[in-house]
Amino acid sequence: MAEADNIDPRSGKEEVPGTPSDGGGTFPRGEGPGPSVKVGTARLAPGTLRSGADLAPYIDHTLLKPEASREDLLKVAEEARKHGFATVCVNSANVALVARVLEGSKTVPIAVVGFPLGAALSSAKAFEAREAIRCGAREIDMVINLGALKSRDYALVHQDIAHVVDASRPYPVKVILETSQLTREEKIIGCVLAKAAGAAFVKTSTGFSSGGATVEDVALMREVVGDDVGVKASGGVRSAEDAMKMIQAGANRLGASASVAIVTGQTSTAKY
Ligand SMILES: O=C[C@H](O)COP(=O)(O)O
Repeated sequence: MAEADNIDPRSGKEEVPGTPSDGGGTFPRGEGPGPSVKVGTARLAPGTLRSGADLAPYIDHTLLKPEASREDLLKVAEEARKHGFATVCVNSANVALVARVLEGSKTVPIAVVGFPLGAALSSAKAFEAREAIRCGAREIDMVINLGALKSRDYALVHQDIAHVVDASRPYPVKVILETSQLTREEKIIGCVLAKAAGAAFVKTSTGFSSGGATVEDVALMREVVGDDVGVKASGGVRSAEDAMKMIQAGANRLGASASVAIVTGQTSTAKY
């Protein structure tokens, strides 16, 4: 199924008359569980993507290294403006700077929360999300509480996500499962809990663990969440070919630090 016509692929948000798709303005507030901003969730039609450059509106251009300098961050934000990436994804301490550079563009600032371990208190994650939004973030990518998931403390996993979803309203939350650390059953349960807690997307990986996105995991996640929730493939996506495989498996957003290589038809040699 192709992306719905009224979904802006850059923001993943439904184009509602009078509602800007660049993260500014007033968005409808959600009630109870469920994402408060409608997002582009459906599978993309790979046939409509003919070149690396066509992938740009689906890419979260990512710089999450702790040693990233101001200069590095400015470079990434400028690259995003130039190539028309969907978003720039950075640590929460860096989102204000990036948001300033992106002002007036369609590229949306993302902050990660509880990153990369997911082991912070839910209240700390919620606080970080709220503060990041105050600094200009318009999407939040949080890491799931992996220890709670492995301990089968599903109430805690759900509550942890719901806290961040509530704190982030009206902006969408992606839940990073860190799939390389999970069994198949845990991946399925993680997706179910994320969807039930109102996440807008499930996301494979932080890029800081032992493995990144795989075609099998993306396909499984899409199967579990259906078309109501987005699937973001991230970690180790290094070329347009990698990206297309993820889209074919059901991803409708890609997270990558090698975004420029992807859209210019190169393969990044960056080590995973
Ligand atoms: O959230 C996205 C990942 O950190 C990107 O990982 P990557 O550097 O392997 O592309």
